[in-house]
Amino acid sequence: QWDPHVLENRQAMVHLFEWKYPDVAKECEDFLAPKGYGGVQVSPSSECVAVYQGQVQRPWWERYQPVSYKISSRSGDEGSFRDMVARCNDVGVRIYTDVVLNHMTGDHPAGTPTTGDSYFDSGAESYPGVPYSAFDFNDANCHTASGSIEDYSDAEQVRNCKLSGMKDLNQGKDYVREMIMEYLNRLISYGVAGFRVDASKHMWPGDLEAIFSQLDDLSTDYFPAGTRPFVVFEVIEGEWESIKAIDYAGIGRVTEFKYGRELGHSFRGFNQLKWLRNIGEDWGMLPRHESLVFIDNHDNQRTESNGVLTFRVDKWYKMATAFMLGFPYGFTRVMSSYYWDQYFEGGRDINDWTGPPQDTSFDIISPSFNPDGSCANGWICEHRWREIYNMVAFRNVVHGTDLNDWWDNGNNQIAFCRGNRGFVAINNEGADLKETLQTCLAEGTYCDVISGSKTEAGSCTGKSVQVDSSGYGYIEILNSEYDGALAIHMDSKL
Ligand SMILES: O=C(NCCCOc1c(-c2ccc(O)c(O)c2)oc2cc(O)cc(O)c2c1=O)[C@@H]1CCCN1C(=O)/C=C/c1ccc(O)c(O)c1
Ligand SMILES: [Ca+2]
Repeated sequence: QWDPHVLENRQAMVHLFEWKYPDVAKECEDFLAPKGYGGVQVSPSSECVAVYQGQVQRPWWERYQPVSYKISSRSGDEGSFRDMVARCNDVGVRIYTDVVLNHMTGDHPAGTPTTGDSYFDSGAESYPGVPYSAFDFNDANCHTASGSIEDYSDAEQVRNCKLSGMKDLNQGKDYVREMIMEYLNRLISYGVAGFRVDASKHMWPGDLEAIFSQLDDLSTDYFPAGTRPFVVFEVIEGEWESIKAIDYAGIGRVTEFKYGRELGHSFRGFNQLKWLRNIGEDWGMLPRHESLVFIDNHDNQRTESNGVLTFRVDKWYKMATAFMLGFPYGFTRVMSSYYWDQYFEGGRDINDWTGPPQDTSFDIISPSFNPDGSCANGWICEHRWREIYNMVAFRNVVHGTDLNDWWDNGNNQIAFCRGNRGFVAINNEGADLKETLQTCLAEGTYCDVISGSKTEAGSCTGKSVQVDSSGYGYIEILNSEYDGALAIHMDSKL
């Protein structure tokens, strides 16, 4: 369950946060397959509350308050979900769906609308759309005064009490396990390759193990018989919290939040880039074959936007992404966001709830595409930035090699090879990088895939690097340049 089941030459996934299923299907065919992306994480497919609370109209986090396991959300219904999975699989792009298993909704007034018109009564913990009743929740197992989590250092209450007031399911109960497995097996029957399990920290590893080990094998329409679902457990590790990501690594991959946080820390200048040489297990992170890494995610790009890097600091963001996609640690996930206006009050962005671009009837607006391939209509589409998709191709080309020939200037200029197949240099010095370095590549002329691309006609739209017979090349990244990285590889050779 650690294997993402991507095709051999596709080594990165993209989180198309809040995209509609028909748009995902089209993106698989038009862009993701041609550019070598291996899979897509889609937002929770299950029916959820439709939140209208004063200023807060249809916040992104409503999709993390399920009311049933019907596939009925603003991204689309069951039919469009199945069509998306088929079309993406047909072009070799896997679908991993986000699933919310820890809880149902928070407290909402009777009659609160839902995305599939199912009725629910949060006060009575009644969700007839599943059905779940009060017996299926953890109230008896939670011993805090409020019934919600109050102390995150207490592993017991982090699992058994309500997260932010949301009704906490008891995954230790057979009936609850049956309902969850029915939902996940239904998704498997449609051809998904696996799941991103939301709020895993709030569920017992033993319960998750019981559920995920009993799921069906993946559909033989797209996978060999006996293929186990890929699973990523979201575990947000806190400094002072007792629950650790490693607690879940024996069941599947786990999100390694330290990675993106450390890269943000380094590229913002609080730690010299030279130390990144051994980032990963040596820094106390998960074993590389059990970890999922990313620069930012849908939550921390809002709540930690002064720590992790986001699309708002695009030069650093692209440099850090080039590092992540070039460096041999973890399975890599590229975030693809939409824009929202931040408005800070008391050190907090009070607009951090803002949902996806929507029309006057609260339907999600599809992304539109500019002639240069970038997105419009309020979508950022980091996955369509040349520096990022070209590094996805880089990761595919160097797959199977390790890190070698690390160089640094003792500070914030670094470079490294991947076997004899790829070379990356990054300059975060605040001064020019002008060095003749070992690129580990065969003699020849290579297109830099950061400042440009290699054209079909066999020319470089950006910089090119001349590699001599001993593998050395003159590497230049001026401080004033638009991009702070340079990368060449076997497939960018003229
Ligand atoms: O202030 C908030 N929440 C209180 C702070 C607790 O944050 C939440 C965490 C959370 C945060 C930090 C932790 O260390 C942790 O163990 C859990 O996980 C969630 C997971 C969900 O499926 C749904 C949620 O509403 C939450 C949530 O509220 C705002 C308003 C409601 C949603 N929300 C949010 O901030 C929503 C956050 C959210 C939603 C979905 C996610 O997948 C996620 O990672 C975070
Ligand atoms: Ca729980």
